[in-house]
Amino acid sequence: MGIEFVKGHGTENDFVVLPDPDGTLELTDSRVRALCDRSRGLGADGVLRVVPNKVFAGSGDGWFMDYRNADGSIAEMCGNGVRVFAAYLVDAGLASPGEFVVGTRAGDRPVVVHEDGSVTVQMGPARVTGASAATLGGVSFPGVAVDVGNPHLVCVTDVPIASLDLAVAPGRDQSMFPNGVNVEFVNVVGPGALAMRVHERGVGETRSCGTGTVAVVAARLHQTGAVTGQSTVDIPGGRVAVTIGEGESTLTGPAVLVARGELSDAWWSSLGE
Ligand SMILES: N[C@@H](CCC[C@H](N)C(=O)O)C(=O)O
Repeated sequence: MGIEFVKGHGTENDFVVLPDPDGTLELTDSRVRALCDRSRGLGADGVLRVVPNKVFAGSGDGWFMDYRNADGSIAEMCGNGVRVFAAYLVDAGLASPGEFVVGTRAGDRPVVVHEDGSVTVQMGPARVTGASAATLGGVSFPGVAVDVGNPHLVCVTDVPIASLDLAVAPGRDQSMFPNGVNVEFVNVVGPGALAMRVHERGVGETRSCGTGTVAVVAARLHQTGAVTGQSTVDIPGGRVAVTIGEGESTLTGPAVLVARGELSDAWWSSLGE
C-alpha cells in the first residue's frame, strides 16, 4: 500500500500533507524536492509531515507540524501551513472542530477551526528586530526586519508591487540574515488594508505567506508608531486578516483540502533515502 497524502492550500500557498502517525517516514531533502516539483512530483510550496508530539518530541499530546520548504530546507514556522494542517487534522478525525493546539518548531500554536472552514491561528509575538534593505533590479528597498518564529524583511514601498520582478531572490544583508530571509514588498492600499507580494526563503515567489502577512502588519504598525492594531492583507492568492496585540498576534484565513491519494511505492523508492 502506497504512502497516503493530502494536497491542500491556504490562500494558494500549497502543501503536500504526509500523515506519519508512527514517525517512520524517511522524509529526506531529495524526497521533499521531488514531491514539491510541479513537473516530476505532485507540486507544492512545501511539505507538512503530520507526526504525534510524543513521537517527534518524546512527550506531549496532539500533533506536530514538521514543515519543509520546497527546496528541502526546514523552517521554524508556516502560517498558511498550520491552517491547512489544522483543517487536515479535523478532516481526518484526529482533532475536533473548534480550538486545539498544533506543535511547531517555533512553539505551540493554538488554532480555532471555524464552521465556515476558515482557521484562526495564534501566531505568537511578531518582534521587530531592526532595519535593513532588500535589493531588486539594482534598486534598494528599505525594510523592517520582523521575527515571527521565522525571519522576514518587510519593505513598504510606493512602487506598485505588481510591477516588481520576483523571479530572482532579492539581495539581502548576509550578516543580518545569515540563514536567509523571507522578503515582503508591501503597498498601503487603505486604512487597515495592505497588499503584499513575497519571495520566500527556500521556495521563491509564492502566492501567499502567512507568517509574512503577520510580519507586514507588525512592520506597518511599527512605522506608524503603533504597537497594536489590525489589518487585512491582500496577497495574490486571496486575503487574510491579521491582529497584532501586546506580545501576541493572530492570523485568520481559509484552509482548503483539495485532494487525497497514495504515492506510488516505486516512485518513492526510486528517490532513495
Ligand atoms: N509559507 C509560509 C512560510 C514558510 C517558511 C518560509 N519559507 C521560511 O523559510 O521561513 C507561511 O505561510 O508562513
